[in-house]
Amino acid sequence: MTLTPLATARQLALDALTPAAPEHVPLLESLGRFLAGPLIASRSLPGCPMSAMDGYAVIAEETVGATRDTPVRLRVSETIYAGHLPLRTLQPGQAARIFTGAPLPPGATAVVRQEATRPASDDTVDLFVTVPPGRDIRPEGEDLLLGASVLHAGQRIDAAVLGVLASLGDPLVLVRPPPRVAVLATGDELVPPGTPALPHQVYESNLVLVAALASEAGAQVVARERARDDDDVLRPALQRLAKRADVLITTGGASVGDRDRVKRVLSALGCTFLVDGVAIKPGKPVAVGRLGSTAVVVLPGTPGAATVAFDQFARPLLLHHQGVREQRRRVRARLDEGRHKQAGLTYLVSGTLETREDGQLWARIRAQGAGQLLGNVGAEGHAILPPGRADFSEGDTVDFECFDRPQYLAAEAP
Ligand SMILES: Nc1nc2c(c(=O)[nH]1)N[C@H]1C(S)=C(S)[C@@H](COP(=O)(O)OP(=O)(O)OC[C@H]3O[C@@H](n4cnc5c(N)ncnc54)[C@H](O)[C@@H]3O)O[C@H]1N2
Ligand code: MOO
Repeated sequence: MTLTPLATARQLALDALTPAAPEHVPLLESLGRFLAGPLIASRSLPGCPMSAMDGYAVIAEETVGATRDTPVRLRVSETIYAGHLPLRTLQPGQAARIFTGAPLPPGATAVVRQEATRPASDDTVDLFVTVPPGRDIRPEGEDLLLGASVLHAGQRIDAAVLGVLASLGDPLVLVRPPPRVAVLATGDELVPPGTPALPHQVYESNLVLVAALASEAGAQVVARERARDDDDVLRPALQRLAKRADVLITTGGASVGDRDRVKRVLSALGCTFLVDGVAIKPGKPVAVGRLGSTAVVVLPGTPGAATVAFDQFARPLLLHHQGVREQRRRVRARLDEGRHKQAGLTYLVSGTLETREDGQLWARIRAQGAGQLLGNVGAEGHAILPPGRADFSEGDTVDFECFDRPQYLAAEAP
């Protein structure tokens, strides 16, 4: 197996699928998906000048000199509520009773908050403050101007984005559909959770792990199956699952052992591999190919290796299907311990970051083994130990690629 360098392999693998065609979906269904085109404001927000406070719309100049002791008295022309149109133009000597969110009457140039006023009679009001033009008015287009480019294609749709979309009044949004993912875990040693397992047997855990990783990447998991290391079992399972999915992900049987059959069976079915074996650790045996119109990702069985290989190859493909690529933040950090590695490989070592008293950023790297699962829990990213070097010492500075996932702490019991 000739190993492809990581960056090259990641680029080649993207050709395994083309982004899905965009579709219009109801706003709430788009949560967590990505805008398929830029968002142009279809109206201004607010759509006309509006009052920002409950009070009186006035002609600003007429309030000059108003104080508690020397109030300015104006005649109340009308009352304007939010959602209602003003009936008349404000004339000199007049104020319009107005409420927050109500459109300003023509002629008004400021709003006086009601706390700075007192009704003097049924149809007059005393003002106690001088206000400049524009005070407590939300001008047309203050938030958004009609025709403005508001959001870019690829923007992830979260609650804040949905708020913007909803405020523009369109019930639908253009997004690419989630990729349908089928997962096949292979291995004679695997036993389903919930059944007794002998010491030489292994609880099947990749189906849940990979399905969860796929869901985190926006996919819809349509099938999760187990198969023995037997060509006659693998062949129909792979064929059947490939038909149901945009992306078929297998785990196990990816290496060079006698029973590592997955790649051979896939090739015999007509799968063409764009990548087969990458110069990384963990995750070296990963392969990416195309079987008909289905992208196929072959992950190593070892759960820790499967996690890293998924992160580097399956996740970008699932995002590519949705029309986006992920841009992860990279920082420089010092290793909190030394590592020996195979010089030809890129090592991706999970860890956390801390700023020490010396003011420097340090990466606390975790034990590395292909089987490591716990090492991924709460990891803040990967320290990247690049190829071309075998030994790294404590204090050496390397790139650290951040996941930027939120962290949570248990709320304290009352
Ligand atoms: N002679 C060589 N041997 C190996 C090489 C090599 O280059 N030469 N590569 C090693 C590397 S790197 C990896 S990673 C592993 C992965 O190989 P496979 O993809 O063939 O994985 P399996 O052999 O099927 O399983 C490995 C390990 O993981 C456990 N496993 C598998 N599937 C699951 C599952 N669904 N749930 C939980 N655990 C699972 C399995 O029981 C094994 O312990 O190969 C090295 N070998
Ligand atoms: O992928 Mo293997 O996990 O490189 O050790």
